[in-house]
Amino acid sequence: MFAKEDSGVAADIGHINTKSTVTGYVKEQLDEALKGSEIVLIPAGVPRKPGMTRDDLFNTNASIVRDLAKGVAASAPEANVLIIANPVNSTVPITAEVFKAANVYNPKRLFGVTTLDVVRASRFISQHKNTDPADENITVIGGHSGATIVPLLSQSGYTLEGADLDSFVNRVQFGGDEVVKAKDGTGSATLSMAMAGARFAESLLKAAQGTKGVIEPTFVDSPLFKSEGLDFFASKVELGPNGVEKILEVGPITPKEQEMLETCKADLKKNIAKGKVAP
Ligand SMILES: NC(=O)C1=CN([C@@H]2O[C@H](COP(=O)(O)OP(=O)(O)OC[C@H]3O[C@@H](n4cnc5c(N)ncnc54)[C@H](O)[C@@H]3O)[C@@H](O)[C@H]2O)C=CC1
Ligand SMILES: O=C([O-])CC(=O)C(=O)O
Repeated sequence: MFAKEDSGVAADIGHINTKSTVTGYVKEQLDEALKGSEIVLIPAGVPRKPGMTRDDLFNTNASIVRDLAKGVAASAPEANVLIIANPVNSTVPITAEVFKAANVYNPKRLFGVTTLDVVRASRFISQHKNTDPADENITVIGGHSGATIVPLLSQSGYTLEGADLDSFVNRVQFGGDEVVKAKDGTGSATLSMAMAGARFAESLLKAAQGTKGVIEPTFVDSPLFKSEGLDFFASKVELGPNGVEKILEVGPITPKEQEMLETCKADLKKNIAKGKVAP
């Protein structure tokens, strides 16, 4: 569904709809590509190599995302902006800072795409339970990196115990690392990310066109843990014509999930602070 090219406008989306655009890296063409866009995805940046964390990409990708965000702020300030480039936990705050500096920040229209974590969690539980992954929809909260990825199996009525639970959680948290290792230096998850990005963008479009009750977990400017210093958090979000319609509470979770949430918050706080740099 998505086509990325390294010529012309770097990444044109293959038309999710006529007004959707993926940003490109050819600056002169960026403005033209962005004008009138309702949805802008930012997957531009360097993927990691085996042994690297997503945070290790900060040095290269922070400035790439910052510069593209400046282009979006200038040319498509009202678009829904979907950040895919890693480290998402920091690139979303970076984009927010750029938009604030340009006086066009609308927290309802900035999203860190964490859908791939949901896709993975749904796939991995289907392997345990012998179900169709298409029928699964596991909520994943927190952020998009290692221990900040917190799958909430209990909310789907599932119980895994002991080693089964640990290996499930580990696979969801480090599924990206598995792919990076398998690709052995040639990139990260591309096709599954295309699928996840398409799913999120389609949900947004459906909600924009008036469908009610469209809910996807996503990393947004969130009130949930602001009092603890976390300005952004991924949780279930109801989407609507204005972007974020409603941020849902975390809801009931098990003591083990609460423990994971606490670990997540400590890491996430540092990732967010790192992204809150002056543009
Ligand atoms: N949020 C998520 O779940 C996922 C995030 N990612 C992240 O997405 C990013 C891209 O990963 P891939 O698509 O696998 O890499 P890729 O190397 O296949 O694509 C990167 C694209 O960014 C463009 N690019 C590179 N430098 C640029 C610059 N200075 N300005 C504008 N564009 C530039 C390249 O031309 C290329 O089209 C990485 O940061 C990766 O970690 C990847 C998969 C999942
Ligand atoms: O792991 C990576 O570097 C890419 C990514 O975010 C993922 O696959 O979840």
